[in-house]
Amino acid sequence: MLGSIEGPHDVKRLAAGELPRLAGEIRDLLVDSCARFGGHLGPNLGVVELTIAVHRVFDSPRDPVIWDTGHQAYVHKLLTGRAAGFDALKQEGGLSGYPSRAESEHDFVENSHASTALSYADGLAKAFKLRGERDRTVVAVIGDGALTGGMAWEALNNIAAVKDLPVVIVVNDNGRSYSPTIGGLASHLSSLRVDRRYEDMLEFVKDKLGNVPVLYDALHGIKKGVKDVIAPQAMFEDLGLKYVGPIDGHDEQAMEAALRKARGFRGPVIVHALTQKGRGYSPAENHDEDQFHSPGAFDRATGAEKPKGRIWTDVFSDELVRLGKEREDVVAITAAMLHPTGLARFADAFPDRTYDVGIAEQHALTSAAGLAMGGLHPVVAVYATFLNRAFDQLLMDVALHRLPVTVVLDRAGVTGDDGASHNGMWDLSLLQIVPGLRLAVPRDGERLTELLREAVDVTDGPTVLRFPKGPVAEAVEPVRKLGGMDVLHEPGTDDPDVLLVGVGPMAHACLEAATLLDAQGITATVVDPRWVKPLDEALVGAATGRRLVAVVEDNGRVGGVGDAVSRLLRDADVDVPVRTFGIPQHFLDHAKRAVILSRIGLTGQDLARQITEAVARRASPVVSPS
Ligand SMILES: Cc1ncc(C[n+]2csc(CCOP(=O)(O)OP(=O)(O)O)c2C)c(N)n1
Ligand SMILES: CC(=O)[C@@H](O)[C@H](O)COP(=O)(O)O
Ligand SMILES: [Mg+2]
Repeated sequence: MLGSIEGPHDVKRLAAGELPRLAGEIRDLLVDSCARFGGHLGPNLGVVELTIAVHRVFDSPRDPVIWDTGHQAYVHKLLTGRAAGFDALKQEGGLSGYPSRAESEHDFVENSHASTALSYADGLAKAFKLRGERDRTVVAVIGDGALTGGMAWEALNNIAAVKDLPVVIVVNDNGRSYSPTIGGLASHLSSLRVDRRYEDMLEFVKDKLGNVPVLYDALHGIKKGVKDVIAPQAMFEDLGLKYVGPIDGHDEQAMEAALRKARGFRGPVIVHALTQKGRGYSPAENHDEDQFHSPGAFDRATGAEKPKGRIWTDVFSDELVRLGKEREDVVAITAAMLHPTGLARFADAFPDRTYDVGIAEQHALTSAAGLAMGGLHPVVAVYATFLNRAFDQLLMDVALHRLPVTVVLDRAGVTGDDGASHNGMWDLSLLQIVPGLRLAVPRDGERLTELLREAVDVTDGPTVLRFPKGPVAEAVEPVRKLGGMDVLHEPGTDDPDVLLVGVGPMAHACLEAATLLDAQGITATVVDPRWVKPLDEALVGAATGRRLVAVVEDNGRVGGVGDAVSRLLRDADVDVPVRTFGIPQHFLDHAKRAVILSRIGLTGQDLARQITEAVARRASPVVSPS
């Protein structure tokens, strides 16, 4: 059945009785594909019936369907003719794990940063209204987690203000982000979920009085009044949004009925769907940490994931717990990612010193500023790319006040198969402009431990550490110190050709490159700055007299450490060419991290080749024809 679906029109043509089989086939394919490649199995198993209903009621793409965060759009892809692509899910050249405009006209939003869907919906609906396209409806599917993001409430405030704005907001409420969703909103949503008194009363009226019309009608009026009292969706209705629900999000026919009702309103309306993350695959349903939010490849029969080995996050997690025992002023903040950012063990040890603020990075940073003003040293752990959202808070709420806040950026640099908006390729550039901020990039677990301790000892301003996704790098001990920097390799000459500045984990590729260069008769010194902001003045002396300074960083090439080194040497009147090797300043297509690093020339071999060419050009500079 699934193989014959080329688009939503095929889904609409199915009889209601065929839909459970379709749902079963979808779940089988989701489990098979995610078992092979990894992926967002839990979120997608939770939206099978919801997505079928959306595509049977609305006319995508004329009615745009926007998926908040986009990690739960696999079913949408299956129902829009892309089942074959799941043989290469998230692989290079294969199906993206998120909506992709290049893949389909049914996909609109590629950004995987949460809490944006309602803003897109607001804009799209206003455009349709202004263009007189009154028959179009915008559907936005947003999770309970994404609803904890501030942008979502900014959008709701605007959407609710336009009574005839054709927006249907489907709240996919499974009670979880990775972990159980936190906060007042979550508890309000759960009150809508669990208050069975209203539903039970409904059942009673239907059962006992359904065949006594006059009584049934009288009670219908009472029922409406009761609903307003015990089914407190008043919050949404007070905002000016109609509310339909709560609906069993796994009852496809009930979802269809609710969506048809919502579409008929021709105005902003919330359909509150109750779903289960991981539905239909027991290892996911019973996975207590995150219900298989985004597992790596796993054994289909047992759900057992392939062991990851010790990752950078583990090193951070262990050291923070040790620090927490020594320093009672150290507190931790997560934005709905307690386990993925390694704070779970700290939370177990210090539950009163751990704060999960929901998907609210802006609030996280300014709350951290408050905690610091209150005499504590907050450690805020976020993925590097999500810090973008809280840049103003870091700049103006933390740095302006010179507050001792430490931000730990996980998944820094190329992350790869989570697509363009997940690569942590911005922070080494953005943070260069923050006055008084200190920025460190550890090359291995030992330096991560050292630098984290140095960071939390800083009392007169913010500190930031960043490290990549995946297995922690092997330890590389320095051959000597140079100021605050570590010298990792020195050729047997005191007048080397090249100074190789390896930023964090890129030091390993630099060491490989130095060996290859040596074989070409090009001598290179390799240094690891450890703190890349401010740069160590000793770098000036190390660079003086070289034929080339090569800076290698897992960050966009523009405005990062390479540019900072250039500026340092220029200000010191040291006339040595500086080449920055980094990520090209464009949005990268999805692929595994190693594949991308090779593609963009950040392997040891690629660096050696490029540096050889650069030195050769210096040796015989091309004289442009006069
Ligand atoms: C700004 C931002 N912060 C953090 C994340 C990481 N993240 C991806 S999905 C997710 C949980 C989303 O929960 P919910 O919206 O309830 O969707 P569900 O997975 O439950 O379907 C988080 C925190 C993100 N994508 N964007
Ligand atoms: C969608 C989202 O932002 C995350 O779930 C993302 O998939 C991060 O995955 P990892 O935690 O595996 O890096
Ligand atoms: Mg959720």
